[in-house]
Amino acid sequence: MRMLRPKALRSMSSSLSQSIKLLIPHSTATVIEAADTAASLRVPRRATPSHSSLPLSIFGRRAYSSLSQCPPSRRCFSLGVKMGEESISYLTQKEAAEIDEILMGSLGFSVDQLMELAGLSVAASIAEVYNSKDNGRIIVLCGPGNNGGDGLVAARHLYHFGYRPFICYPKRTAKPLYSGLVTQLESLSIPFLLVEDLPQNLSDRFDIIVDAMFGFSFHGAPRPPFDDLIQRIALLNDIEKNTRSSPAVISVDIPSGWHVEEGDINGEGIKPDMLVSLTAPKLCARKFAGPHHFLGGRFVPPSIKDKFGLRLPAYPGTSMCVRIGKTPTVNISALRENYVSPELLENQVLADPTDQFCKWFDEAVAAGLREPNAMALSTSSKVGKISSRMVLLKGVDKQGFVWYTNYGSRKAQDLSENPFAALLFHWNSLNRQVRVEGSVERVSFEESEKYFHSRPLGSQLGAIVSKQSTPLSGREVLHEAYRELEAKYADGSVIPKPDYWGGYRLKPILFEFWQGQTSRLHDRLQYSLREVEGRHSWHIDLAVNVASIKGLNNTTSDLHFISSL
Ligand SMILES: NC(=O)C1=CN([C@@H]2O[C@H](COP(=O)(O)OP(=O)(O)OC[C@H]3O[C@@H](n4cnc5c(N)ncnc54)[C@H](OP(=O)(O)O)[C@@H]3O)[C@@H](O)[C@H]2O)[C@H](O)CC1
Ligand SMILES: Cc1cc2nc3c(=O)[nH]c(=O)nc-3n(C[C@H](O)[C@H](O)[C@H](O)COP(=O)(O)O)c2cc1C
Ligand SMILES: Cc1ncc(COP(=O)(O)O)c(C=O)c1O
Ligand SMILES: [K+]
Repeated sequence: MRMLRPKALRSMSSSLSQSIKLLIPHSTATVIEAADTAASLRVPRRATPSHSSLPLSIFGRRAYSSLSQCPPSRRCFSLGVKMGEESISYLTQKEAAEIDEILMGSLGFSVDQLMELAGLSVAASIAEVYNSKDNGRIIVLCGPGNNGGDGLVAARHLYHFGYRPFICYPKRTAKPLYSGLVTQLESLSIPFLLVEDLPQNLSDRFDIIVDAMFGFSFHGAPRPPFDDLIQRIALLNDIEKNTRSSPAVISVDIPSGWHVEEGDINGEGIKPDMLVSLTAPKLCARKFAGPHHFLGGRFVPPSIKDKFGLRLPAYPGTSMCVRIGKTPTVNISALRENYVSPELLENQVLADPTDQFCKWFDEAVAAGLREPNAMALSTSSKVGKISSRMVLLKGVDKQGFVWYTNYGSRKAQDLSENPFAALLFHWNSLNRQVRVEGSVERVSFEESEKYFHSRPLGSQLGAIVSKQSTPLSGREVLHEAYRELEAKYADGSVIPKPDYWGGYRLKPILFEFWQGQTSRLHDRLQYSLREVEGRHSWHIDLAVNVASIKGLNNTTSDLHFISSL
């Protein structure tokens, strides 16, 4: 049997939380929880709708009301943003400079280090919202100070993320740090454009403008050539605001030209779509009304947080950035992709659907998809009440598709009443879907036990403590039981598989391979198991999304057409 290697890094906490989340009431939202929620709601990068392909109401800044002001708190200014009752901290210009000094003084950081992390978090924030396929052309406008340096670093990371950056860096700083950054970009053949060479209409050439001209040391009125550049970006707001062709403007730390504390004083400045605040947002960020506010610069040690009384959202997982505030709402009805794929031809697929599945599975792995073995499992109770959930495929061969779960769970109860189920794989970036239907039975005790012991120890303990699908009196109960078991098996002794945990195998009687095509005229090939003269064999039906046309036959397939528009 083709075993799918257990994914060692799926953490125990994530597996447990699936079954308890719904059953425990939400606690009062704090800044951190709210930020985590926002972060967890982020759309995966590849699936993220492009800025330019969505209607105005989605990304248009008019759709977002300004944030209301709250009384200052402790040393830093704070504001009730739409992320729960708590608030986050905003820095004055003086505080920002002071933090900078402490970081690079007593705390031992070098400017190179901080700039690298700042630039990386800018690139990471951009990649969270704007995919490289639709928004590849980026112009990074760099100023003379460290904000400009952040822009140079961000450009390098964006290049490695698959974007096509261009740089405009009119006032170069003659310091090794900056010339090194320039050399690195030149070695990647990233073009440097003179201000005079920039197209008058930036929309013609670029999908994204990164404003890395000025940061928290900006003062007074912008001097040439930045005055003109700032004006051109500001004009984009007026002339092409919210049009499909308007590039997205991303400001690094401060929208250039804005007063660091007061913001866009005369209302004629840049109105960025995204602001990436570094270390902590500066006071002007209160006036930011665009849809995407991120925090980057994941290097602030607790001593700084304590000294300045900083309240900041937690970074999720290993991320270099975190969204501040509400995730923008989207016009769901306008969300759509046009699928463009090679044809899926009935005379080119493999005769056996399991072989065809394995071929597609290998291609999904080769394409770098995250968890291509994640599949929706639909079961039904004896009265026909259907439920679906995701499970992980753990093995596949001609005998069937295997997954593991709790035998006391709802799905297990369903399967005991109705041993038929459907599996669904969706490999989004390949425009592919596979349906599998069939009868289900438990795998042998030995097979389950072998697999159980191949899992990370945490997951083995998790399987013991989790009475899946059963309401809990509180999270702590589960964690306490886990800790007790952890102590019990701390000596390294074998953790016995509980009786109530094991595998299932679905033996297919039907497959459908779906390849998305333009205008919703998708290719669908159905394999069904048929009995001819006492022998079972697979028949391929072609099912495309046009109105029913019957009676087409050829030697390899029975063809019929099904509409599923
Ligand atoms: N710890 C952190 O938070 C980190 C922040 N980083 C980034 O650094 C900037 C702050 O960098 P800094 O170099 O102090 O300042 P700026 O990038 O804002 O630029 C200062 C230069 O700009 C000139 N300037 C100022 N005002 C004007 C103006 N009106 N017109 C034209 N030029 C202007 C200034 O020249 P002066 O002669 O006026 O002094 C400087 O040349 C911060 O915002 C973050 O982006 C780090 O990268 C990581 C750590
Ligand atoms: C990507 C993903 C993979 C999952 N894999 C499994 C799995 O292999 N086995 C399992 O029991 N639950 C898995 N879960 C959790 C299930 O979706 C579900 O919450 C749990 O099994 C309880 O389902 P039930 O109450 O309908 O039986 C997974 C969830 C996700 C999101
Ligand atoms: C509850 C539960 N059980 C089992 C699994 C499968 O985990 P593993 O890959 O360790 O077998 C998952 C995966 O998310 C899960 O959430
Ligand atoms: K800036």
